[in-house]
Amino acid sequence: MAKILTLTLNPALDLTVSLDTLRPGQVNRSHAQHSHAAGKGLNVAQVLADLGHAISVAGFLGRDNLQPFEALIEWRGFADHFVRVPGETRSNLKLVEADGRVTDINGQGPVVDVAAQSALLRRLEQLVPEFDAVVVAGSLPRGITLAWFEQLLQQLRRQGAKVVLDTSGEALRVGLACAPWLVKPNLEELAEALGHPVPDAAARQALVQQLLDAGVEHLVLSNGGEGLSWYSHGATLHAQPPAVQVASTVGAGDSLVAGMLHGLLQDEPAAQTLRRATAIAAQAVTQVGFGIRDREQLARLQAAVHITEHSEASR
Ligand SMILES: Nc1ncnc2c1ncn2[C@@H]1O[C@H](COP(=O)(O)OP(=O)(O)OP(=O)(O)O)[C@@H](O)[C@H]1O
Ligand SMILES: O=P(O)(O)OC[C@@]1(O)O[C@H](CO)[C@@H](O)[C@@H]1O
Repeated sequence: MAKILTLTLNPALDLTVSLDTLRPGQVNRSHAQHSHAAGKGLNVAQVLADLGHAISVAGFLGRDNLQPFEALIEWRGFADHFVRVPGETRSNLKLVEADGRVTDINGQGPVVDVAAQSALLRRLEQLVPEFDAVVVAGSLPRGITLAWFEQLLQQLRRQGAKVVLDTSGEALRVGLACAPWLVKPNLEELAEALGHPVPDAAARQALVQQLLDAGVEHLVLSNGGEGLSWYSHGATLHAQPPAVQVASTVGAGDSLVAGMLHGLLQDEPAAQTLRRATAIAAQAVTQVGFGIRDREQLARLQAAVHITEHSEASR
């Protein structure tokens, strides 16, 4: 069992609404709704907890709607290091259609002032040395600048933390420059952060090599139902998940991050890590909400994951 800290700077109350087909501009009737305390770091934390790890959580939470977050943290037994800030944690709407398509409408989040930002950095200064890894996941709320985000990542690095990063846009661009230990963009996020498309396999390979040379140890490039590629200095592996019945793809990436971190911290063979992580992510899309619920289903999915080693392996 490892000790892991997850940082969610901009958590969210996810309202997942299931409907047959979304008709923009018309009255739509839903057939189910679920509300979850969420946000990428908290979702990763839930999966890691189900994998047996001791979890601490931190970031910023709005004081005006604390209840669902504090209930989740208590139920899960997480150590709570969130800095409370004035206002409401955002609500994110997830519109899930019968064919599995998801439309996300994500809020901005509360304004986090400089005092709260400093309070979090001070808290982390004390906490970080006790952890085997620190996961930094999700977008930045209002008030957080890219310069502050870079300061946070540099501080974690200085403290010797294994930093796992899953974010997007400008934050991903800044994050990549800080060479996290593991980073998991999807293909679109990577192209957006770089400001140019990654048109073909050769361009991708050149970019991967550049990131590995800059100090990233594990680059996990996810690509929805197509699976993922895991690049490290040792090898390049690809995983293809089995076809599954999609209930909601929200949180698939978070589950993948948790599964990869679990295997890596246990120092197990790479193919085993990748197989389990891919199965955990595939299972996540068969359910609404986060965490590992059905171990037998997970074992079946694991057996059906197809792993290949790429010939253009980066070494
Ligand atoms: N339809 C699917 N069937 C099986 N596995 C899937 C499916 N969609 C996603 N996955 C798994 O989840 C992983 C992460 O998905 P994706 O690439 O969509 O990440 P993401 O965009 O970061 O997701 P999110 O931000 O919604 O959590 C994929 O690499 C794949 O292994
Ligand atoms: O707006 P961000 O922080 O990029 O993403 C937030 C979010 O879409 O990510 C999670 C799924 O990965 C959801 O629980 C949450 O609503």
